[in-house]
Amino acid sequence: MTIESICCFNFEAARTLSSVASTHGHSFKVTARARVEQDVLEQSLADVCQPWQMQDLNAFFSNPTDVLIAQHIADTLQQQLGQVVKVELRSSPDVWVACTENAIFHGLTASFSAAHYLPNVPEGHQCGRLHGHGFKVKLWADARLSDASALEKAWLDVRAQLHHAYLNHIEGLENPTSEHLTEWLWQRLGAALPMRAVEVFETSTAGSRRDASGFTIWKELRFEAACPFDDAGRYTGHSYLTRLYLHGSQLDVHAGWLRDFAEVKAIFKPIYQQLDHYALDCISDLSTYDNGSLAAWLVGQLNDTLPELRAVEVFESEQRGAAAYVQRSCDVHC
Ligand SMILES: Nc1nc2c(c(=O)[nH]1)N=C([C@H](O)[C@H](O)COP(=O)(O)OP(=O)(O)OP(=O)(O)O)CN2
Repeated sequence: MTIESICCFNFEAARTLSSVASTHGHSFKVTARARVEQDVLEQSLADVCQPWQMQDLNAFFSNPTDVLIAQHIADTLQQQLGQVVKVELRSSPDVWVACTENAIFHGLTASFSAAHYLPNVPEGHQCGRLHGHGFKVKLWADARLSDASALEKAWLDVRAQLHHAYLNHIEGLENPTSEHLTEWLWQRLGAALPMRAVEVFETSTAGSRRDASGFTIWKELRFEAACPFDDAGRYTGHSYLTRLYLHGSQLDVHAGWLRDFAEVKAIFKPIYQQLDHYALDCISDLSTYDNGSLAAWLVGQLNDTLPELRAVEVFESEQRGAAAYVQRSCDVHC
C-alpha cells in the first residue's frame, strides 16, 4: 500500500502577464501530494510559496503564468524531497493547472443542470424516479498540446447539449449514470482535445471519472471523531471527510455503472459506526492517528468486501489529508 500526504498553501499575489497587460491579483491555492510525512510536505510547500505572499510575481518570474508557477513548485519540491510531487495550482476557483511526472494539464471546473432517471435500477430505487441534479464537471487536458481557452470552448460546445436537458432523451445517454456521462463527455471532448480525464459529480458526495485506464467512481462520507493529540494525553477533534475510490475498466452492462453509490455507502456503514462520534484510540488495531494511518486502516477494513477499491482519502480539514492507494497503477488524481 502507498500512502500519499496531501496539503495546501494559499497565497495572495499580483502579476502582469504578456497575454493580459494590466496588473491584476489572485488568491492562489496550491495543493501538493507526495509520499512523505505530512509535516515535511507542508513545510516544504510553505518554504517554496511563502516568499510570494502579497508580492508581485513578476519580481520572481518574467511571465508568471499558472503553468510556469506550477511547474516551478513541482520541480523545486521534487528536488528537495527526492521524489515526484503532484502539484495543482488554482488561480481562480474554476481554473487550475496540474503537474505530475513529465506531464502538465489545464483544468476546468464547470457545471450544468439537467433531469434524468436511471431506467435499469431495481424496482423502488430512488434513482428510478425522474429527478435532477446540478451536475459539476472537472476536465483535464494536456497543457503542452492545448490551451485553457480551447478547453473552455470545447466544454461550452458540449454543455449546450446537456444544460437544461432531459438526459435520457440524448443519443448515447438513454441510461444516464455518472459513468455513462463521463464516457459520453470523454468521447466528445477527446475528439477535439488531448484529454487526460473527465469527472462528473452527480451529487456533492458521489461521482465518476473517465481516463485512459477506465472508470473510477467515488463516494464521500463525513464523520466526527476525537483524536489523540500529544504524548501528554491531550485530545483534539476533527470533522473528517473520507472518499472511497473504486476502479474498473468495464461497466456492468445492464446497470451502466461500476457499483451503486448507495451500495458503497451501505458497505461503509458498519465501519463508519465505529468512527462517528468516537475517539480514534477506541479502535484496537489503529495505533497512530494521522490521516495516512487512518486511510490505510480504512483500506484494510474495506478491501475484502470491495475488490474494486483502489484508494481511500481522509481529510481532517480542507488543508490536510492523505491518500492510501491499494495499487499504484490507478491514480485517483492527476
Ligand atoms: N455507480 C453509480 N451509482 C449510482 C448512480 C450512478 O450514476 N452511478 N446514480 C445514482 C442516483 O442517480 C443518485 O442521484 C445518486 O446516488 P447517491 O449517492 O446514492 O445519492 P444520495 O443523495 O442518496 O447520497 P447521500 O449519501 O445522501 O449523499 C445512484 N447510484
